[in-house]
Amino acid sequence: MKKMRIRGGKKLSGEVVIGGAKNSTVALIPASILSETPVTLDSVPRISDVNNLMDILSDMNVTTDLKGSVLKIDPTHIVSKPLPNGKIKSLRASYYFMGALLGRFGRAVVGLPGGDDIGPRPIDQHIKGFQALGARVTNEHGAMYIQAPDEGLHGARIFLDMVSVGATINVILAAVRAHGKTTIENAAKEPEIIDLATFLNNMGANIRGAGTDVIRIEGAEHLQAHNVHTIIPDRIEAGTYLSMAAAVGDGINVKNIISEHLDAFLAKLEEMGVQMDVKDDSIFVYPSGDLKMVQVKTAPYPGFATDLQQPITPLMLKGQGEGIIVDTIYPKRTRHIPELTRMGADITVQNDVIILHHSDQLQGAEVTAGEIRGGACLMIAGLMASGITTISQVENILRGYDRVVDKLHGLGADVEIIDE
Ligand SMILES: CC(=O)N[C@H]1[C@@H](OP(=O)(O)OP(=O)(O)OC[C@H]2O[C@@H](n3ccc(=O)[nH]c3=O)[C@H](O)[C@@H]2O)O[C@H](CO)[C@@H](O)[C@@H]1O
Ligand SMILES: C=C(OP(=O)(O)O)C(=O)O
Repeated sequence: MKKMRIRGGKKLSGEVVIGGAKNSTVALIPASILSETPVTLDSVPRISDVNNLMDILSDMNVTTDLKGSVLKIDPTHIVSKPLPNGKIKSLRASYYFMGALLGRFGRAVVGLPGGDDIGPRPIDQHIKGFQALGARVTNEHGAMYIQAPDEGLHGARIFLDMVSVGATINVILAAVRAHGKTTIENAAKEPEIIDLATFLNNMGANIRGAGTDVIRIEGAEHLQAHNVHTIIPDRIEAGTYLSMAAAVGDGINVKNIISEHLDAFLAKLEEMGVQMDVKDDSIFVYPSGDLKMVQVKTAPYPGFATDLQQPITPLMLKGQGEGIIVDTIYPKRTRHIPELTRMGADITVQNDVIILHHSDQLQGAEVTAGEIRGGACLMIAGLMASGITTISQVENILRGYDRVVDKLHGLGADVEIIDE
């Protein structure tokens, strides 16, 4: 286990370049096994989720080669194998192998996924989708056994009971090779879903409506990648650095951003009084003056992302007055709050509502990153605080933040990773 040690209280400046989106990448890598030809992804973030997915691919005789930010995946000699345990448990998105293996081989055995401890994360909608396509699904000893009928999957109309990124993507992965037409209603609209659809369509799939709440898929016989796919910028990583820039920045330029993907988040920063220059693909954040407290309520895209409620929390502590945060997606996603209290923040959770008051004189402390975005929150708080902050379980940050220590050094932060 490793820790991150931060000597806080320094002003940061300079520029930071955002990497490819984790939540696209972790779908695109499993999706690549649907291709009959080698796949090349560019702008791949250097995160441990990617390494774990590469290990899973290697178990299926799929070779990978990651150099810089280019990942080559060769699935031409793939073998269908059960994946009940092992690295599957190390990340959430391993559940995309359910849809991808089902699409490719008509069967999948995949262990129930791991990932962040942010409250209950059922996969009933994924299962409902597979069943609608004709698959038989059973849960045996913590692994999902999914089997298409002898004649293969067939298209279906699927209405998701709630907006789910994972279920939308998993159904797409299975339906692109099904016979006939599938319609997903109440689909998630996240940019990462459009990115996946673009990747698959370039391989010969026929997916229409990605980015709206009705997605129509016409099954295709063959999928073959011929182009390099460049992954979209990570809007959550971008939001994290924007929040950091507003909290401890002395002028920071955040580059490789699609600002439209951050509309709800940027509106909140503006409401707080953060001064920014929003350009085509970068945002410059000026040093903050007096900030106002705000209220945040998370919602599916294009609403305020649940993955950004923790990164904005330390910045909100700089606002005057009382603020609240309500996470409607994961109401129990509050493990970072006791850690912030340890650092001197005036913040509590009452009935799943986070209530915070102006308290920006934080002190360094020993804290734990219970999950990725909670970790990002503590990282920003540590940079704001006086003295030393040590964040344990930093693996939770490293699994999803591209080259984070290098990027922080580039901004002048005093931070290092140490062995526990
Ligand atoms: C790898 C990835 O892309 N992870 C993201 C993805 O997670 P993930 O895809 O797991 O999240 P979902 O969009 O599926 O979850 C949304 C809500 O629906 C519920 N639900 C979901 C599926 C299901 O079958 N049944 C059910 O009840 C969940 O408990 C949650 O309350 O979207 C989340 C919500 O934006 C983000 O926080 C995660 O960063
Ligand atoms: C919850 C997250 O990730 P995952 O779904 O991979 O656990 C996240 O990225 O904030």
